[in-house]
Amino acid sequence: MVEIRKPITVQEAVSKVMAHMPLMPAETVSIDDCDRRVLAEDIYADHDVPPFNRSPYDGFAIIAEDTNDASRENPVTLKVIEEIGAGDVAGQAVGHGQAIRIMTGAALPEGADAIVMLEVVHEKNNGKEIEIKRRIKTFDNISWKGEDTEKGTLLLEKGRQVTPGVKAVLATFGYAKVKVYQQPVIGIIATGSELLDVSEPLVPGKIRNSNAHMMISQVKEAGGIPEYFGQLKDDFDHSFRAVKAALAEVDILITTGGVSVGDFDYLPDIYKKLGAEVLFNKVGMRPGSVTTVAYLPDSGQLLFGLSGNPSSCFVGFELFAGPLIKGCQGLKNRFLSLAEATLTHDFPKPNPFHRFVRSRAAFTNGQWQSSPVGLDKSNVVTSLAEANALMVLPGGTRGYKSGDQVNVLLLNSEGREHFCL
Ligand SMILES: Nc1nc2c(c(=O)[nH]1)N[C@H]1C(S)=C(S)[C@@H](COP(=O)(O)OP(=O)(O)OC[C@H]3O[C@@H](n4cnc5c(N)ncnc54)[C@H](O)[C@@H]3O)O[C@H]1N2
Ligand code: MOO
Ligand SMILES: [Mg+2]
Repeated sequence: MVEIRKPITVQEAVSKVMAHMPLMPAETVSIDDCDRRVLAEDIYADHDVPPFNRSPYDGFAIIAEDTNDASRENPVTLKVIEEIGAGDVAGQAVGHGQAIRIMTGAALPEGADAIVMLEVVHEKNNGKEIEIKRRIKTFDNISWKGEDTEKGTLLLEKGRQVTPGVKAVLATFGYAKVKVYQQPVIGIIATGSELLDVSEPLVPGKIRNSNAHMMISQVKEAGGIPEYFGQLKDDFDHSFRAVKAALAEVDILITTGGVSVGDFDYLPDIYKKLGAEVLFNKVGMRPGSVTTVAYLPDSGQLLFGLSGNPSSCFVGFELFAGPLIKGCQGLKNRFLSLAEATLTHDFPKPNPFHRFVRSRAAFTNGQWQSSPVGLDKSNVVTSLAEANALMVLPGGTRGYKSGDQVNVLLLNSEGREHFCL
């Protein structure tokens, strides 16, 4: 008799996986090598930005009061006593009747309390004097010390991913080296006697192994380091040895195929022989219902047994393995973001399981719209190239109609801290 598996909900399955999440240790890397890594330290401003009052324009630093009586008919003349560019500091203070020619980014000279732009003044006497024909207000055009951020401000919390903008902040505060979490090494094994290598020609009964390449990419997107151990024939002893050997070299192991109830689905027996605790082997979802996750108590390693069906494998990864890989690097926003969208197609047939329909979500006229892409079957591969979202159609007794409001999980989005559907 074949084993009848008891499904758990997606929410329960996510909780079980995350409850077994290891946290990678921190390491210090060069700022040049920290792209997309996760900060393992809070970043505070240890000085004001900008660190001094400065000019936001190319112009002249003056004392505003000197222009109190200036008008078109009665221009005020100031003597230019020095010129400074960005990086220079004036050698003298500005006094009444004087101006210092100053370029954008240069420190405001002592005595000056306003900047007039070059375009506003009339230069005369070979640039030794300037004429101003209007009143300039005190503090006009000054970029104040600390106006961007003040010393002591918490700028980036640990658990943030390094983006180009985050890098700008790190560089501003002198982080030539940055403390980030280590990236987990994720072993990948494809199983199936039907699998051909990507470079092999098709022969009867065989297909090319697409899942391994897809998962290597998914692991990279999630910030893990993929280590591919190749594709295995459906042979128990050979597969057991390969899984055991891979486990010795990785933090987490992901397999694809061989997790269902078929005669050559050996993963369940491999988990048994390894002494792994199976957290679940059936989830109330489509595709990916056979997704299995097991835990090795001695080493603390997780084994993800993803389905062989390409779309099931993809969805199983995105819902369970992806967040785990992100989470163990300390990433706070480890789960896919959720948006509410208007469904553009009918799904009349009810399904007892939650469906995760590969979809294209687009934000148009202030609203998300979600359209399914390709055939909604778990063995389909081509729709994966078009999908930028997984539309969530909760299981139940009714179908869905075009115009219904549904939730969509956005692939490759910034992510969020908590999982809910
Ligand atoms: N009697 C039952 N049969 C099946 C059940 C069930 O509950 N009872 N579940 C079905 C569901 S749902 C799924 S999903 C699949 C899961 O199968 P496995 O995870 O055991 O995967 P395989 O049997 O090895 O392969 C399934 C399918 O995927 C193709 N495949 C496998 N690996 C790859 C790869 N690397 N790249 C591309 N395609 C791959 C394989 O050729 C098969 O067509 O089980 C159902 N059966
Ligand atoms: O696990 Mo299967 O993907 O539900 O089709
Ligand atoms: Mg199978």
